[in-house]
Amino acid sequence: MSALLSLRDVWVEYGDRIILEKVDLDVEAGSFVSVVGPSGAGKSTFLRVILGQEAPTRGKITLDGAPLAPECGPDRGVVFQRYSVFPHLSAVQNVAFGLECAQAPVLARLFGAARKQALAEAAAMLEAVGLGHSLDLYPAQMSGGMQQRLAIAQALIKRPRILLLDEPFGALDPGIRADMHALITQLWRQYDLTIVMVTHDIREAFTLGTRVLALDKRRHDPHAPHRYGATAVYDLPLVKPAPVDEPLEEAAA
Ligand SMILES: Nc1ncnc2c1ncn2[C@@H]1O[C@H](COP(=O)(O)OP(=O)(O)OP(=O)(O)O)[C@@H](O)[C@H]1O
Repeated sequence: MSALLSLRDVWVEYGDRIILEKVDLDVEAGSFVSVVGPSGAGKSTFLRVILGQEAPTRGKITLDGAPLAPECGPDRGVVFQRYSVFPHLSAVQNVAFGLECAQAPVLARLFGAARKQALAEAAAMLEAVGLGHSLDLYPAQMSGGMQQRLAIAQALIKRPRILLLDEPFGALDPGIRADMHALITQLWRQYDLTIVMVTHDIREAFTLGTRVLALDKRRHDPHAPHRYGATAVYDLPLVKPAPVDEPLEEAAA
């Protein structure tokens, strides 16, 4: 099977500081890759280059065999730990906005039947993430868990080829985290997603991932720590049990 996402000899340098060095990676469609590593190793940098927010200093990245477009398009969705959603838009407007941007790139606004259709699609996606009863709430009226559900709906509405998650559950309480783990696992299966998730939580990495990738430096120069960057030091495939279909619960306020 050919890879959906490929990185070949990817380096990221800031001035004379090497952050990532010689990253070679193939991500198969449908996989769930958890990325772990010490603080400052370059995990978020790694996500930013896949997202296209930043170009690698050297190396090649392809998505579906084609060079990665320099800016983030609808083929890549992203959810950050916080502040992924627009505070001045309601839940349904937040999610519909993604469709409006894609379909009306100049005005970022649809009208008439097209807008009605976008709002209906957004409402269905909010239903899928357990926010079917919260369409008109604003982010400030939602709990942290609900806001992350909203951010996931916003990322998924454009049907991305790959979903990038940067510590998406890091700010949530343990109980809510468990609910979010169930949700993301269900969405991953339901929408045949390919996911790359950065996490500090090693248990989360193993619970959710089909593969755990550890980014760290292979070499250290104590006199010049900036001389070497991080690369994939471990790459562990995991065997997952067969899915059990469970009904999704509505998010608690
Ligand atoms: N735009 C930039 N210019 C210069 N240095 C940067 C830039 N962005 C990141 N860095 C540096 O690159 C290194 C890696 O940062 P990054 O945020 O990718 O690490 P991380 O593994 O995600 O860290 P954490 O786990 O603490 O979130 C850090 O030392 C950071 O200071």
